[in-house]
Amino acid sequence: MRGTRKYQHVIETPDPGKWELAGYEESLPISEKSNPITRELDKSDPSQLVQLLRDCDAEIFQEEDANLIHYHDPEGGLVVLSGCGTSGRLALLLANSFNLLLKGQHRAPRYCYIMSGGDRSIVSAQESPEDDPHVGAQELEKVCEGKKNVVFVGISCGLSAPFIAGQLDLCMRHLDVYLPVLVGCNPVSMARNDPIEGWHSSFRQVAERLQALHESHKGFILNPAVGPEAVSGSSRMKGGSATKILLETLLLVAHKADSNVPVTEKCLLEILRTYERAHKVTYSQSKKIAALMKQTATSLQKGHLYILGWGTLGLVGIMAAVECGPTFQADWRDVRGFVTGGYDSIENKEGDLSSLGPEFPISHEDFVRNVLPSVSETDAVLLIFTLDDELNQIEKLAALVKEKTSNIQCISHATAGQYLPNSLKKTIPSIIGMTWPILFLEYEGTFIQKFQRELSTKWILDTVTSGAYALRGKIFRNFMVDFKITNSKLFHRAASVLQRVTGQSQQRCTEVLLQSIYGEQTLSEQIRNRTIAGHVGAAASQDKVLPVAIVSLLRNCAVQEARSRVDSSASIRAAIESSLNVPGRKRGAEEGSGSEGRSR
Ligand SMILES: C[C@](O)(c1cnc(-c2ccc(S(=O)(=O)c3ccc(N)nc3)s2)c(Cl)c1)C(F)(F)F
Ligand SMILES: O=P(O)(O)OC[C@@H](O)[C@@H](O)[C@H](O)[C@@H](O)CO
Repeated sequence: MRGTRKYQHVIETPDPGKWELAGYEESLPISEKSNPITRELDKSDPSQLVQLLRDCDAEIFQEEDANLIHYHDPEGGLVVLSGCGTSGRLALLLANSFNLLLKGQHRAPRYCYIMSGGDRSIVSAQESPEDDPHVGAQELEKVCEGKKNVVFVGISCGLSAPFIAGQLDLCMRHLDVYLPVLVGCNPVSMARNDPIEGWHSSFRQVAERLQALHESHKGFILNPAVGPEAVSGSSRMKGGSATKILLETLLLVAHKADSNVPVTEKCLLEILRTYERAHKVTYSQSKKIAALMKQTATSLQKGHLYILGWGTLGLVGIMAAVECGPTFQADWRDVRGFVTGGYDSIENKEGDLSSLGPEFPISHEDFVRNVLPSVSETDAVLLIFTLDDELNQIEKLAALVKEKTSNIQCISHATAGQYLPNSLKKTIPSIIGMTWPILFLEYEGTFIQKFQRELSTKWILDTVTSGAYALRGKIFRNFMVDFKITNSKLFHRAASVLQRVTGQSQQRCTEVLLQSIYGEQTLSEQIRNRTIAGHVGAAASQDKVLPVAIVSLLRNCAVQEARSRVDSSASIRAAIESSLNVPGRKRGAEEGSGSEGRSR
């Protein structure tokens, strides 16, 4: 198709049944691959879903030669953590954690964060700013004005965000000021290589320049291989967890080195082992996690899930809630997070954002005033706290919630020897209670406790939200099939999912994807020659673009007919399933008989 040069980086569809042989899977970026463990995620029941997600999370700890580096924080220097989407929210969480650690050592804060789309991305997903390398560089210059030595940590799990590429490029043009570090979960050879529109390099070219600096210790790439995501491409899950584990371990050790405690491989491994133990402690609650997932799926049919967290567990809850939008096309009202103290407690640089819109108030008071009056039995409320938090405050809030809905659950974190008061157990019937061993790692020990509880909570929430939406038919096999195409990565993902599900050629898939975006069967020359950014702009105002394209391809029907079929189906997955067995259709790749399993 004319203009296909734009898509030269997309891999051609192998012949039916030849996907493995054609080396298609091997050539895919790990962060975008389909994980064989979850090939039938969409046919699993809640407890099977928890096991599958647990096994995928366990792959993070598989033996790999993690090339951790040892560097000392420059005295008085600045450490900038930057990312898009989930990676940006983690940058905020990490910067706050280590500024708190410095405060405890009576030292000035030295960490700051950058997130694409600005602080509003904390509460409202902004997926398109990740495509702009110029803004990335400008934001970094703004934060580093007048600074002489900066450690820059760019986080992009897929090694793909142009926003981060722009920042790394700026660092490498001023190595006298910056020490650039790239964190991600793909080998450099699988870094994204399609051209960044309006810019001079691809992400991979930037990553290769950085790789060349590794020998001279002028730049570093930390890219542990953690295996494919349980939901293909959903780097908020294992990618986010691996990023948190890696950077917390590295920065904790850097601070030890700062206080001239010798850094040993043993000490690094000891900290990594505590995270592995956190995986075991967390998933020892699998039965209750499955019950929470089931309840969440039921509530999301007609109601909402409200996550009320204490301390940084509240920020972890907000992050999980926000990510349901770009991942499962959830409405911002469907899953919402709230944190004690609101914006004061998350210490974001732009301060209180409550006035930006109805989704922006995030304090418990906001929940009680704006949301609780309309809570009903169709809604579920999840409280997340530790036994060091104000238990009587928690009990009071739980009692208020109970007046409105009996669907109240909680995740509680205790240290060995702490027990939930009976009054609280009576108020909240179902409790996912984690008990953590006491750690004798002196000052850092309290931080490792905090990090473990945050990660444990993230695992549970990622599992519960992903599983709940899978149960609601938003996932086909292990692919997200209903996301809004709001940036270039999601455009390529939509095209790739089309190829995988229909087995049709890259050209045909791209053609129908554009028909679905523009709602027209015949594409004008002007449309064909638009940039991918142009297509993303047109797609951002459309919903169900990918499901409509899938049905149109499977049934070989016009997008108008496909759209009416999708709109009248019980779920997205049902619309796809019923289109797979259309008589006389060219068999797609690696398709089972398609009729087995549950109908969702
Ligand atoms: C797994 C799967 O084949 C698939 C999904 N997404 C993709 C992609 C999603 C996004 C891209 S991309 O933006 O071009 C990209 C993103 C990251 C990276 N390192 N390289 C390329 S490819 C691919 Cl290549 C395959 C399936 F089945 F989902 F389609
Ligand atoms: O960290 P990456 O690979 O650059 O991805 C950055 C963002 O696209 C990503 O975090 C996205 O918001 C999430 O919905 C992924 O599950």
